[in-house]
Amino acid sequence: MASKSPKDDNQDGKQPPLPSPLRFSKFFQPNMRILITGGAGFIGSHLVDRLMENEKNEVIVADNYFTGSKDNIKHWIGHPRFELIRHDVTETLLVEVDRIYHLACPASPIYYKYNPVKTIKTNVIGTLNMLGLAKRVGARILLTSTSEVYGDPLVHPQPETYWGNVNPNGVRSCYDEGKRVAETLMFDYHRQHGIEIRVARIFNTYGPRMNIDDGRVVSNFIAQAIRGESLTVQSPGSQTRSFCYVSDLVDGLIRLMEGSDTGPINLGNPGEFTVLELAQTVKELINPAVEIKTVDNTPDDPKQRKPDITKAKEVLGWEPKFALKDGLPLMEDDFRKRLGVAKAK
Ligand SMILES: O=c1ccn([C@@H]2O[C@H](COP(=O)(O)OP(=O)(O)O[C@H]3OC[C@@H](O)[C@H](O)[C@H]3O)[C@@H](O)[C@H]2O)c(=O)[nH]1
Repeated sequence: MASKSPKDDNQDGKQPPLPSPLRFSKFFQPNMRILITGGAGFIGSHLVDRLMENEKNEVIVADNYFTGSKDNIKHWIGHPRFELIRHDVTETLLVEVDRIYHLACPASPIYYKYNPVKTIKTNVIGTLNMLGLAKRVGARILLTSTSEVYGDPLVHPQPETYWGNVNPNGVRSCYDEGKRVAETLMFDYHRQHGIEIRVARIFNTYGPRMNIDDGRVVSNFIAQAIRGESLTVQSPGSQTRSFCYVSDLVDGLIRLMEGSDTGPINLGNPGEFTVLELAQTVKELINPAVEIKTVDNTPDDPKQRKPDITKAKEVLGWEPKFALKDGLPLMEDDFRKRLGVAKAK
C-alpha cells in the first residue's frame, strides 16, 4: 500500500488534520508558534505578555485596532519572537501556526452595537476564517465566547449546560447570537473535520489596559471617580455581574488551551455584586466625594449573571485568585497613570 503523506490526510477533509509538515523537518525547532487575533486588545495584550514569558513561544498578533491599540503591546514590537499584523479577521489570513487564540471582536456593548453588521460578520466570518486556517495548518484553536450566550438567564448561577435565554433580533443579538453561531461553527468543524477546538465562555473581566472610555461598567466607574464625575448607575442598579481580574482570566485561557477538554468552559469570578454595590465600592475606594446617579438602561440588559465554575475547577484546576477589592486598586493605578491624575495624599 502506498504510504500516505500528511498532505493527503489533510486534503480529504475527513481525517483529523496533521501538524504542519514543518514538524517533520530535521531542522525543526520545538517552538510553539501562536496566533492571537485581537491580541492588541485588553485581554489579548495580557495574554501576549503571559505567552511571551515562555522562551519557546513565538507570538503573532493580528488586530484591526478597532478597539485594540498598539500601545498595549508596544513593549514587544521589535522582539525577535514577536510579530504584529494589521489584519481584520473578516478577511482570510494564512500563517503557519500551532495554536490560534481567537479573541478578535469588540466586547463592550457600546462598541459592538456601534456597527452591528460588522460585529456579526466578525463573529461568523471571522471565526470561519480562523477555523479554515486551523484546518489548513493543523492548529489547535480556542474561541473566546462569552457569558452573553446565556442572554438574560433564567437559571442562576449559569452552568455550561444551560442553553440560555437570548433575544434573536435585539440590539445585543449581533454579539450574543454572533458568539452562539461562532460556538456552533467551532463544534461543527470539530465533529466534521476533527479540528482540535477549545471554547471559553468569558464573564465580565476588568483590569489595567481597558479603554478608558470603553463604556463597560468597571472602567466607566473608575474613570468617573478619578475625574470627579458622578458614577452612572444604569437603572435599576439591582442587576448583578461577577467581575474577574484579567490575570486570572488569562491563566484560565492558557490552561484550557493546553488541557484536553474542548469546553465550553465558564471562566469568571463567582463573586456576585449588584451594579449599585460596585458603584459604592468604587466610590469608597477612589473618591468618597463623588455622587452616584441613576441613568436610563439599554434594552435587553441581563438582570443577573454569575458563573458556575464547577467545571473549570474540575477540568482545569482553575479558580480566580483576585477578589474585586484586590483587583480594583490595580486598575485604579493604571487609570491614574493614563489620565495623569495622581492620588491625593
Ligand atoms: O456606566 C455604566 C455602564 C454599565 N452599567 C451596567 O453595568 C452592567 C454591566 O455592563 P457592561 O457594559 O460592563 O457589560 P455587560 O455585562 O452588559 O456585557 C459584557 O458581558 C460580558 C462580556 O462578554 C462583554 O464584555 C460584555 O458584553 C449592566 O447592567 C449595565 O447596565 C452601568 O450601570 N453604568
